[in-house]
Amino acid sequence: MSCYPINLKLSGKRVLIVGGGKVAYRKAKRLLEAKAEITLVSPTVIDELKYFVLANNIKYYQREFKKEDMLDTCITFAVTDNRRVNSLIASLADKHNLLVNVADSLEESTFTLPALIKQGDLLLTVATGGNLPALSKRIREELENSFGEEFKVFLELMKILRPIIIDNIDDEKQRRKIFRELADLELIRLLAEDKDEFLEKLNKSLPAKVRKICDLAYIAEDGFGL
Ligand SMILES: C[C@@]1(CC(=O)O)C2=NC(=C\c3[nH]c(c(CCC(=O)O)c3CC(=O)O)Cc3[nH]c(c(CC(=O)O)c3CCC(=O)O)/C=C3\N/C(=C\2)[C@@H](CCC(=O)O)[C@]3(C)CC(=O)O)/[C@H]1CCC(=O)O
Ligand SMILES: NC(=O)c1ccc[n+]([C@@H]2O[C@H](COP(=O)([O-])OP(=O)(O)OC[C@H]3O[C@@H](n4cnc5c(N)ncnc54)[C@H](O)[C@@H]3O)[C@@H](O)[C@H]2O)c1
Repeated sequence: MSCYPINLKLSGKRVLIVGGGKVAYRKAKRLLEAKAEITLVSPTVIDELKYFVLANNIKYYQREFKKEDMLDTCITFAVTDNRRVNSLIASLADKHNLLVNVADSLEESTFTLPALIKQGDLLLTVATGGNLPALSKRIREELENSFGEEFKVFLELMKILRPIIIDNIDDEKQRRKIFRELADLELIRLLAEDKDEFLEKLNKSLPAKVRKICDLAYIAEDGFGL
């Protein structure tokens, strides 16, 4: 399968979920994290999803799917247990050029969902071309152990530090050298093990000019929140 991976910004965008089972619940949780405006259509919903819908003010229509449900939505999730309904949704999406994820048909889907490892702004995704989704899940579990909270904290620090470096170091080559030195997995992992040593090593990677402007000890005062 040849796919084009993208990271969609769905904040405030209308998305439709058709179906109310455990697959619908999994999709809904991720969509809410992305702040999408969710509409759910399904005659029945499992308890977890029912509480989720109530707690998060999600628009819910307790009935079967109608094709008008797809008006004004950019993405639809066809996650019913009815092959015929899922297939109808896929063909409507195709007709109107909309994106659709069909839970029981890779062929009819215009996109699939990868397994996710998220640490703040660090996002790793795993897919198997639909050949073995359970393997995506297993790899996700393994990667989770190698990319802990220190990556989240480190990226928060870089959000502050990188613009300072860009503003103060004019030489592009020197900047690139600094960034490559900072993108050091060992350095990042040190943050979880020994914060003082981390600070010392980080300081060494920075040119004096930046070190002077940026009081790392001050930034680190709260122990980096770790
Ligand atoms: C990664 C993850 C993301 C997510 O959904 O959030 C995801 N499936 C996950 C888990 C999972 N899915 C299934 C099992 C039971 C074991 C098994 O049967 O294999 C488990 C494991 C479990 O639940 O423990 C069953 C299954 N999945 C699909 C079908 C239909 C088919 O193959 O046609 C069937 C058979 C249904 C049946 O029984 O008939 C289809 C798809 N599932 C995908 C994604 C897309 C391809 C991703 C890839 O390329 O790998 C794709 C194509 C479409 C899509 O949904 O986007 C999530 C792990 C999240 C995590 O925990 O990290
Ligand atoms: N993609 C995946 O990761 C994955 C994983 C497991 C299963 N599946 C497939 O996904 C589908 C859903 O799985 P599930 O476990 O959530 O199923 P489920 O049986 O728990 O839920 C199905 C839901 O669809 C609703 N529904 C049925 N007909 C409908 C209609 N006409 N309009 C609106 N809603 C309707 C039902 O009321 C129910 O809430 C199945 O086809 C299953 O084979 C996909």
